[in-house]
Amino acid sequence: MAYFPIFVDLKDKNVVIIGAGDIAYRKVEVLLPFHPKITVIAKKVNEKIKELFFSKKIDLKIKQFDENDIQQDHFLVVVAVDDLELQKRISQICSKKNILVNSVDSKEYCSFIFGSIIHDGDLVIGINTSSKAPAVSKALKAYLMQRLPKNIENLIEKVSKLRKIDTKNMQIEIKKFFNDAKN
Ligand SMILES: C[C@@]1(CC(=O)O)C2=NC(=C\c3[nH]c(c(CCC(=O)O)c3CC(=O)O)Cc3[nH]c(c(CC(=O)O)c3CCC(=O)O)/C=C3\N/C(=C\2)[C@@H](CCC(=O)O)[C@]3(C)CC(=O)O)/[C@H]1CCC(=O)O
Ligand SMILES: NC(=O)c1ccc[n+]([C@@H]2O[C@H](COP(=O)([O-])OP(=O)(O)OC[C@H]3O[C@@H](n4cnc5c(N)ncnc54)[C@H](O)[C@@H]3O)[C@@H](O)[C@H]2O)c1
Repeated sequence: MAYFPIFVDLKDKNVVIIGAGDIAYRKVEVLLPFHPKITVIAKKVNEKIKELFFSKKIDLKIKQFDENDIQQDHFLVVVAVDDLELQKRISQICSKKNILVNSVDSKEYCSFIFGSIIHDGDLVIGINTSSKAPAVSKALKAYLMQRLPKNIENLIEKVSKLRKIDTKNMQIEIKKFFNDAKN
């Protein structure tokens, strides 16, 4: 079954990542440009995540997970531990509290999944395969990145100014941009 994409405002929202290995790091990296307040909780922490903590980009708690780590003011939780039973347990705790949860080993324990993301200023494109083939999402991102028209951020800026004052010229600018991009 396909997943509906929504674009969420994460600024200053409390995001908790359980686990601090390579996969947790990947999830942290992809979230950081959207400015949430990230806390990583794990027994063992890899060097790249320690660096993010020392450069004050994230908060870090080195401990074994317990139920009190999930609080009602948490907006979103990512469970990136190498333990499927724990993924299931944390997913159930989050569901009871109506907190969005992503679990890295099983879509059954996810209320949302990550897409492969193209992020360039105000432009965000999310790709997913309904959890079937993440490697295809990654490859499609590379394919699209090579083919996206250049300077699309300039068009976005121009149109954001025009749309309130001159919709006719707005449409002309959009048409012209994509016509030029084809050539
Ligand atoms: C898109 C991306 C975003 C991101 O992670 O930020 C992402 N996975 C990426 C890469 C990737 N993941 C895996 C491989 C190895 C090849 C392979 O196994 O296929 C590669 C390729 C690589 O790393 O090169 C292994 C894997 N992934 C999942 C499982 C468990 C399962 O399938 O049940 C396993 C097996 C674990 C194991 O047992 O080994 C599950 C999920 N992975 C998702 C997202 C969600 C579905 C998105 C979709 O529908 O496309 C979902 C459901 C949950 C979630 O994580 O949100 C990111 C590309 C980022 C980029 O663009 O660079
Ligand atoms: N979703 C995806 O895209 C994707 C891709 C590849 C792999 N995976 C899966 O992601 C999982 C994590 O992979 P990894 O390479 O980052 O693993 P890892 O072993 O490097 O890291 C696991 C982390 O979980 C922590 N942890 C485990 N039990 C804990 C507990 N009880 N309390 C607190 N912390 C605990 C460990 O301390 C460690 O920091 C694997 O199970 C793997 O199959 C998912």
